[in-house]
Amino acid sequence: MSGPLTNMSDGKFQLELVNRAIDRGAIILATVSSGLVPFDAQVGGISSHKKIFLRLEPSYVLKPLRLDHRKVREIGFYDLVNDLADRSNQKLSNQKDLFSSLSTFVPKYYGVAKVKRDQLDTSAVTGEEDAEYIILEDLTRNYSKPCIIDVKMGTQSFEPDASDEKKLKEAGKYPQQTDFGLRIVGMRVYNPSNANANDDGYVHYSKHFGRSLNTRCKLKEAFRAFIGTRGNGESISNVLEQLEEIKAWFLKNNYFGFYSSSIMIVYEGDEDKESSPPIVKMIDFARVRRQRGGDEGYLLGLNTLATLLHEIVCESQN
Ligand SMILES: Nc1ncnc2c1ncn2[C@@H]1O[C@H](COP(=O)(O)OP(=O)(O)OP(=O)(O)O)[C@@H](O)[C@H]1O
Ligand SMILES: O=P(O)(O)O[C@@H]1[C@H](O)[C@H](O)[C@@H](OP(=O)(O)O)[C@H](OP(=O)(O)O)[C@H]1O
Repeated sequence: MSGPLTNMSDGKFQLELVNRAIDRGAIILATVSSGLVPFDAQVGGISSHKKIFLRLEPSYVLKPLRLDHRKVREIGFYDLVNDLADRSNQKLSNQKDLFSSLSTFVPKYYGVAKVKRDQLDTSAVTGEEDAEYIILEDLTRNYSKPCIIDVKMGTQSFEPDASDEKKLKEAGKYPQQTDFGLRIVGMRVYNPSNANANDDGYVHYSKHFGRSLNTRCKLKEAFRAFIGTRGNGESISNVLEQLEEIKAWFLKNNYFGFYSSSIMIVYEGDEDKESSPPIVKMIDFARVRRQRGGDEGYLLGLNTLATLLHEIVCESQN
């Protein structure tokens, strides 16, 4: 009753799963004429040893797949949500509806792209080798100046069967995660008049900033900074409603744990624009697993997030 969603001992199945995803992705790639460029709105998952995300016009992002179990697991997750999975998942057949009902909370999924080095319109992508990317809906596409936060959810960002080394490394990043059920791994806010803004007008906050928020008060200030001047009561209420819907899903969920997975929030930072409403989505599913009892840690993080945002909006109205 515990372990990855995808059958990790069946190599043939894994190959089929990846090949099907590549066939699906090829359909998308055949419809686009523009090239691949670095995705400039990535706030989390940034490390010197990781490949960067790419943008594919008009509306896609390409997320680099890891060359280990995480590749098959993330593709397998999207297959389940989109009801594309087949014989691998007899174990999960009773939870099919639970998975399908996640589809409104996660980015649309379009398969996998095999990208050759010479297809890239850029020299900014490291490594000489070809690579595989998962093709997702670009959640920032409807915004002129997308303000974005990536909040890693749960009381721990390692799976229960992780090595001692991995457990120590992850637990040491942000000890407060056990209390808050979340950690901020990156954010950016559009505010060209801020002294800390880059040339692009955004103030960027790194994972190191997120790890420095060692009190509830500092964490709340960080969310206040994310909301900035643009986030009014109405847009925060909208975010809270979306968080409530995700919470309702997690209250029904008795079967799955979401480790090292995030909530991503996007809102319009351009004051001159008629703004699209904010969106709240779940992202990053390479460590979703079967787990009796569901995910209390994720629920704690949802409560912390909702409570802090609620407090911020109440305080701004006083
Ligand atoms: N569908 C999407 N649309 C737009 N931006 C996205 C999308 N998915 C992810 N991102 C951006 O990419 C960042 C990293 O995403 P994600 O967590 O899935 O990558 P990762 O490589 O698995 O990261 P990590 O190393 O933290 O596990 C997010 O913080 C967000 O800025
Ligand atoms: O969950 P996974 O797939 O094991 O991946 C890790 C996880 O995404 C962490 O968020 C990330 O740390 P940061 O958020 O701190 O960057 C870490 O990077 P690291 O190996 O560079 O520490 C990754 O290895």
